[in-house]
Amino acid sequence: MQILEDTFWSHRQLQSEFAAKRGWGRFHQPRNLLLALVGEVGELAELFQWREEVQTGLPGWSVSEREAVAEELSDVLIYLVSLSEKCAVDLPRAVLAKLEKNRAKYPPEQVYGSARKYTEYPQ
Ligand SMILES: Nc1ccn([C@H]2C[C@H](O)[C@@H](COP(=O)(O)OP(=O)(O)OP(=O)(O)O)O2)c(=O)n1
Repeated sequence: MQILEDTFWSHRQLQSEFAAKRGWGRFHQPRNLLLALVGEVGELAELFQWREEVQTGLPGWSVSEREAVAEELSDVLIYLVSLSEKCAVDLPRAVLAKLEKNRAKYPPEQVYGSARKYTEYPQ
């Protein structure tokens, strides 16, 4: 999927430039990036905590709340992309391979309408 790869590599390039221009390369090590990623997931979770059930599309959320969700999702993605680079993982390729694996693990005719884990289906 060329578009996925192109988007990914452009994003990775922008993030590398951002860090290099600030002399932050030495901080962007796998462990730090993982901790930063988890921190941003926490900030995203904070936006959803103590609410009633949240429906698809976030009906009833204010503009600023929606902007906050977009920002935190972006932070998560930014750190995820950097982390994949520092772990020498080709993320677009890995994602496509994982999607293929998921398709094989969860055949539609077997699992349609059920959210059970693949280990719970009879072989
Ligand atoms: N050493 C750093 C610091 C920041 N960033 C980038 C990646 C994130 O997209 C964003 C994170 O910035 P902050 O640490 O200021 O966190 P927030 O943007 O979440 O701000 P706040 O904590 O005020 O919500 O900046 C980075 O790449 N490397």
